[in-house]
Amino acid sequence: QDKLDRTVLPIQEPERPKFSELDVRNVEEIPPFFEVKPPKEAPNVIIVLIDDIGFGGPSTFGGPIQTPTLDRLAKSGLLYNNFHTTALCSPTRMALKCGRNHHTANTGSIMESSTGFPGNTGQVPNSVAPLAEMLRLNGYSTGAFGKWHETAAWETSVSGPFDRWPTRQGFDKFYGFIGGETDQWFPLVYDGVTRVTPPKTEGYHFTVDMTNQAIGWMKAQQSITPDKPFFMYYATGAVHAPHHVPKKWADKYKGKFDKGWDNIRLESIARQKKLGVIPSNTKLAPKPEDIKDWEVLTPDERRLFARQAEVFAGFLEQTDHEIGRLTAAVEEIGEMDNTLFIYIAGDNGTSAEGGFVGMYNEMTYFNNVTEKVEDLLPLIDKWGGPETFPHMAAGWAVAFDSPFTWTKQVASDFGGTRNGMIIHWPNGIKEKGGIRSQFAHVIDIAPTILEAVGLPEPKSVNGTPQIPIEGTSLLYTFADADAEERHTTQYFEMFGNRALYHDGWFARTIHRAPWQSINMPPLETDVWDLYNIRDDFSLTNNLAKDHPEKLAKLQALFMSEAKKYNVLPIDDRVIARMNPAIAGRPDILGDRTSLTLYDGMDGMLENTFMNVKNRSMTITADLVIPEGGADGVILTQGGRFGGWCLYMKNGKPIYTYNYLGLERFTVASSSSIPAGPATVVLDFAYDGKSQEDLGKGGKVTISVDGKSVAKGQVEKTQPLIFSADETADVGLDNQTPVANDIGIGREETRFTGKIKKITLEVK
Ligand SMILES: Cc1cc(=O)oc2cc(OS(=O)(=O)O)ccc12
Repeated sequence: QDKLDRTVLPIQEPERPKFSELDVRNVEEIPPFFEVKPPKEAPNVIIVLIDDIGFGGPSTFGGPIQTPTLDRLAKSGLLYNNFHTTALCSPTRMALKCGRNHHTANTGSIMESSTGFPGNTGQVPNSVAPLAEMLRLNGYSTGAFGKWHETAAWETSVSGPFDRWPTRQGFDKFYGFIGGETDQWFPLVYDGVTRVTPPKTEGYHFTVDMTNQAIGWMKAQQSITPDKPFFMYYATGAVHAPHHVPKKWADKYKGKFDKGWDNIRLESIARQKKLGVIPSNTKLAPKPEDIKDWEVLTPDERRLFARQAEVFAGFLEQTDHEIGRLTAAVEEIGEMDNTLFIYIAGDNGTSAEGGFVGMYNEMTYFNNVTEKVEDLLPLIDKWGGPETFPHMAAGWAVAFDSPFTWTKQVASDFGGTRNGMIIHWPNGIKEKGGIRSQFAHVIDIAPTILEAVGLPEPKSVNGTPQIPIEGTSLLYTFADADAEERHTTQYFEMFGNRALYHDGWFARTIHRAPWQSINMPPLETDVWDLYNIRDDFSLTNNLAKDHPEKLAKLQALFMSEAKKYNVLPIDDRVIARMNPAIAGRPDILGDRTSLTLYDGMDGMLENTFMNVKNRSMTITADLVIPEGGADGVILTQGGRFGGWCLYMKNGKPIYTYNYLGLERFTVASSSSIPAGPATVVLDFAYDGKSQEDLGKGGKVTISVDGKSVAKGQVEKTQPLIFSADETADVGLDNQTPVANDIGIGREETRFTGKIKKITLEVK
């Protein structure tokens, strides 16, 4: 085993002997069986990644939200306080999973905004093999649970290709969701590449479900093959929006945020210093100018925002509690000492995507719609429950990124990139409760694991020569708090925000606030700052004027790094990039204007379905109506928080347009359709002048067998997106329903007649 060449994967089988004996009885020895095993004493590896929580959230890093599991692991492991992510989701995940920079893996931004440019295509190349595949080909069992968000947007249909789904990115097992977020009460779940219906347990919550799956998989794997280590990637959808959590968790924080975000920031920085997780000379960086002082808010605003934070805090504590169940299971089977457990508290800073007052429905953010305090107040008691899809106000994002200024999306501020991280490994790390402050980046995790396991970096994987790993193993810090820093240069870039770290210095420019998506300033006029982060943890002392030559040198280094890693050209077109034609990425339906649909086609994600937004459409459904009339869904897209549905109720055809869960427009026939074959046509004539004329309403006509039976008006439509996880479905409405009166779930909403075929045409 130890003589195997592990630099070329899969590991070559040794040549098997050839025999000359006729009768097997005459052969004395059975030739040895070839089996790939990991190096001796290779540990299990668990990576836990929480979504959308910044440095200043968890109690372990001085934040106001209790994370007892993280606290416990920190006390018996190592706490890293200078660990950085890319400031956004898919890029961080990709860099984590591959050990290369996000642009090297073609993931300069999220999957939904990939473009035609190298560095941003959204398709991880075969020359960037993931760590999971390296471990799998070295004899590990591998499983991924929870959020993925690393498959190119147009590759998420039944037609694949499945190369970039988890089960072909090195994981034997996947149980989770493929996109950027999911409803925690009614999630869209895949097992492998197959959509499955989650269990219908009382009070079902996805984080609990995925944890059960992770524990079950791990126990079974260790039961059957106790000598074979496992690699688990456990990435919650929490605490990304929707902030869905059982009320009891949110209620634990009742009143705790009434003091407001300014006081929470002051208390956090004091605790951070007391815990020693930030240097004692750290200053509280100013909050962004656009964030109001808590003092000037109205009592109603304060009451609303405080509840938003209670729900968010409860959501994080529940998540940490579930991670605690996972650690308890590892302990129960006696594997904790032999497990390299890496807990990363956030794939980026806390999210400011909730706008200045928060959102009852996060889909308003993706549609550029602003919600109003007076509309949100009546929902306070429902906040976090299944009737909401909420996000908190941006002031909280800043507070939960203390002591920094900015948040998620801002790659040029530590509020966007500096995330809490703990490494726990009793067999490999002697020190308990130590703090490590060497600069570290998410690309360092994969090489750390390879070194800990005792594996060389492969030169070739599955026949493809590999782009070398770009991260630096952190193993050198395990036994030596004062070890000289080895990761000395790192670029950062996200939607035009850009920065360069080099040897303790940080040059950066804030090109856009996370809430700024149009009217971006020209990139050429961006102003750069310079910080010495070894005495300025939170970036409060801009030295650009004192050291202009130093700044110029780092700016030049940014450009050379950017060129090297395909960061150029910089693309800050936040909204325009969402459109495949403008971005230059493939669209699975291309220029097609007609789609024929059949019964059984459900679970179609928005990026792999006909785009019906901002244009006219006609649905022609060939049906057979049973005796007594039909009920249920004919064709739908989206759900409770936005979408449309053509369905039947008490034998009558109905069309409902659900505008972001805020308003529903319904057009219903007053006569039922008799038994027998019937053709139901829904015509939606868009009022806008063109597809660029966004969000207008339309005239609706329903006809049966050529005769108009109902007419009406939809006053406005969603311009940009229906949902990240609610799908288009024929003959049922998966997850939550668009219409209010058809029940919920696959069985209740199912069409009771026969759907022969449906044609969907757009103009
Ligand atoms: C549905 C969707 C569209 C989009 O353009 O961007 C997203 C970003 C999301 O969060 S992130 O993955 O944390 O950046 C989640 C969902 C979406």
